[in-house]
Amino acid sequence: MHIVSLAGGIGGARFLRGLRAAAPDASITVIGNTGDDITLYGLRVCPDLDTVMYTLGNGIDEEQGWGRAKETHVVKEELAAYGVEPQWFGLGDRDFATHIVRSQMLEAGYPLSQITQALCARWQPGVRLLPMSDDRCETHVVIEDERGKRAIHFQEWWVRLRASVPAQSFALVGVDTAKPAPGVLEAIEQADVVILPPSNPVVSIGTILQVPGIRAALLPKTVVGVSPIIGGAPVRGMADACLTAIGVETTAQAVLELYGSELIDGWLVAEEDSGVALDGVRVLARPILMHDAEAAADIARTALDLAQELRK
Ligand SMILES: C[C@H](OP(=O)(O)O)C(=O)O
Repeated sequence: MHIVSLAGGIGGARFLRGLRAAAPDASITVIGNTGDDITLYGLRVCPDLDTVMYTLGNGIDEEQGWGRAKETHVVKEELAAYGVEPQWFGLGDRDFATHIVRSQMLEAGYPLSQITQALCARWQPGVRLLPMSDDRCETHVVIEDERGKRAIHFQEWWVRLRASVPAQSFALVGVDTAKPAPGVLEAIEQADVVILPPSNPVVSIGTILQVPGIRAALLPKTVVGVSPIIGGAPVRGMADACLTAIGVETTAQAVLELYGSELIDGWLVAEEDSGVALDGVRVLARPILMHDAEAAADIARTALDLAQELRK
């Protein structure tokens, strides 16, 4: 069986670990969000791709959910001693090596998809990890503060401001001319089923769906999604701040409607959201809180079973 999954960072990666355990014989292609990518200190940082790679490769800081286990921060301290900005983004020493390798390869002319493959040769994530696009497209956030109305990089809003200043809108800069990375459309075409993890529906999954061609390629496929919202609150992260910015309620119902019944065939919600309904979508209410790896595997198994049942 060939499974395609779209994934953001922490939530996506934890779900994918469950998916891999639930379908050990399947080939899994993960299309990763690169809208969060940022250039820092001259290095290209791909937070979501790395979170997936480290989590599935057993190198993640489990507690934090991002960055490397057993991390140290000497380089960050040294940069701060020089007064180098930004100081709000916490890159660890081990993590720096990944960004140095990536940046060196970019400089040498390799596309991000090939670089990701090279990095994964070390981490052996057990899935094929593809960036959504080799073309640079970055999420920017329009805010208004004491300095007036302006657009800032998504990471500045998310990490430095902790989404405390309301987002007025998001702009995926560069998406108009972006193409899906090599292998993305082929993987979707060959997929038996597509599973959407409980990743952020706006700035993770929503971003991937904006890359020209990806959403259209998914429409004829059997797609089952896991709601990122339980009982009116995000499972984790700050999806509520993102949904509010685009005028969508923080409910499992509203996220399903945002994705739409043309895209979604099956929707897994928590038991307290059992009233969710949309024409053309099979809604299943089950425990969907990923409190540990086993729970993630159970949820993935339920999503896969539903997808098999609904398979077009
Ligand atoms: C919900 C979100 O998941 P992601 O979009 O990072 O997969 C998060 O973990 O903050």
